[in-house]
Amino acid sequence: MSKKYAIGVDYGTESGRAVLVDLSDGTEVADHVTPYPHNVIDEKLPISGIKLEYDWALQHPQDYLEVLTRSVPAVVQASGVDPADIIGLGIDFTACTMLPVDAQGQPLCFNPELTNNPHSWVKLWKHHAAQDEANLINEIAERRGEDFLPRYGGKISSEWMIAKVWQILNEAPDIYEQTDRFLEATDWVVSQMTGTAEIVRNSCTAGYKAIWHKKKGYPSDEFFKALDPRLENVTQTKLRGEVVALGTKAGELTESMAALMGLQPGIAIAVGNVDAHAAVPGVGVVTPGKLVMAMGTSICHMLLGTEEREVEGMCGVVEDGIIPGYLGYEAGQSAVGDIFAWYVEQGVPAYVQAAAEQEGTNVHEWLERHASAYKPGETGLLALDWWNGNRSVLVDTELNGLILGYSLLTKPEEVYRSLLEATAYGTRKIVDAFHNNGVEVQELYACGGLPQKNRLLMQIYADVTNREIKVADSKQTPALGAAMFGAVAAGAAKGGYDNIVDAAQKMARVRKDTFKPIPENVAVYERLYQEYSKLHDYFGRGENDVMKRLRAIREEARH
Ligand SMILES: Nc1ncnc2c1ncn2[C@@H]1O[C@H](COP(=O)(O)OP(=O)(O)O)[C@@H](O)[C@H]1O
Ligand SMILES: O=C(CO)[C@H](O)[C@H](O)COP(=O)(O)O
Repeated sequence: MSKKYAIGVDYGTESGRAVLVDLSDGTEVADHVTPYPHNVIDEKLPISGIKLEYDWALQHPQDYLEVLTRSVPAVVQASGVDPADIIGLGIDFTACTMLPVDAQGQPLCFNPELTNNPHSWVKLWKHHAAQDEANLINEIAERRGEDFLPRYGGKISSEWMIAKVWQILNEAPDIYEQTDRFLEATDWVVSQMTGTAEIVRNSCTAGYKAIWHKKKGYPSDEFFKALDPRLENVTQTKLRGEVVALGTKAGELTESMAALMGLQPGIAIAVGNVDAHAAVPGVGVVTPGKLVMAMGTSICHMLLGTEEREVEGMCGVVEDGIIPGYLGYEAGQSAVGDIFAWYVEQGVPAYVQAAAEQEGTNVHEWLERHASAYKPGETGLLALDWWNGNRSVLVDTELNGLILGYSLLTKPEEVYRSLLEATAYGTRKIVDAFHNNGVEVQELYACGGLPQKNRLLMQIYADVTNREIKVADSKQTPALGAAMFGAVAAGAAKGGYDNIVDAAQKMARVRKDTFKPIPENVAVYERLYQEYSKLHDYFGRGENDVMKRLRAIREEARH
């Protein structure tokens, strides 16, 4: 049999990328990135220019299709591989990134009559405007003693499906009414490749983002009725659709999409997956004890376990949610790279930009180099990493960032270092929450853009967590994982694999170089982390709700 290949397509927050992978050893033969033409829509709607409210984050579904029709042909062409040897394709996506579609599976925002309503568009994972609904979901679920709450660390997030659906119902009942189904974007894109007759939902997003359980299904109609009588039957109506396991073949590539993507019709398309979750086999992790960090604009922390444990603020524990046969745990930080980007774009003085330009480097690299000259603790700064709220362990999108310890001598690189450190403390909170509650964390695995871009950041993470960090050898780990699932969907008989464990064992690699904790740094960071923890609890657990009061005053001032 000639060499066989699969394609993985990774849908990130700002761009989508395709990677063509050799199935014999995981070599990434070609990759191509398509930045989303409309990027993140968080100020005004395209065309109409309708202004969006604070905390909104939308996307354009056409951008996702453009990734398929630009990046996929580009990798096929660049690789020189015969399309006949490409046997499967898998995708992974940010999540919960959801959209309302009509009975034909068309996004409601494509309908000229509905396009001016912001609720007809894709709500991106970091759309945080459904917090009121999330608060009520939690209050009502707690009052009713719903058994699903412990599986989600005690709180359902405003980033997830049910809060977003309810926000649509509350603020745009006409859009809700005209919605045939609410879909995860990952399932919608898969349906566009396989034809929309049978839309299948993947068990990963259903489990982590829509409160679905392998044995119990969705929460009861009574629960939804208690939220709002209009939601009583939502799981049989607008959330209907078979939920199938990761690695399942969702269908086969249609003739029309094959022509647009430069592939052969009929190849296996795997059910959708989530970026962070696909990264786990992508980095070769198929057993417990190894926490995978998908590090980019945000961080998702993924871990396998053998028993269901309660862990404060985790995003969820889902049976078979990452690797079949294990409980998959997820936690996360909703801004990491985004915080550094904010500082680079909004906070650095002009002389830093000029110096970086003159030295032919970018501002991040300039700041990293200068920040590396400091020892842990030497800046005198301490920050809380809540620029986009706190996902784990507090699960509160209404918290904000904080930097303590400024003086007239504070330098931009010191601020930058304090922001890197703050995100490391946030990760330490998560590691401790798992480890101290019986879900062991022995070592860390890192993938995504950040480990490739910032060595100082990685050393700080090793020192703050006091654990060795292995880094994925792949530049596109989620896409590699997605390609593995594509190969599993195709099956061993076609030259793919029969299960994800076999695929990961053959195709995943980590770099030889690892980041090891440096004992003297560990000791200083331990003291700083204790200080971080005090601030974390003081501002995050209700002792001083000043951040919430400031938000309320801001809202009053805006209206
Ligand atoms: N040298 C750097 N150091 C730290 N962060 C960086 C650096 N360069 C870019 N970033 C941040 O990396 C993030 C993008 O990460 P990446 O993994 O490429 O994207 P995504 O999360 O969309 O998949 C941005 O938020 C950006 O601010
Ligand atoms: O919540 C998620 C996964 O469960 C999101 O997909 C994730 O936070 C977005 O990640 P990024 O843009 O950093 O790839």
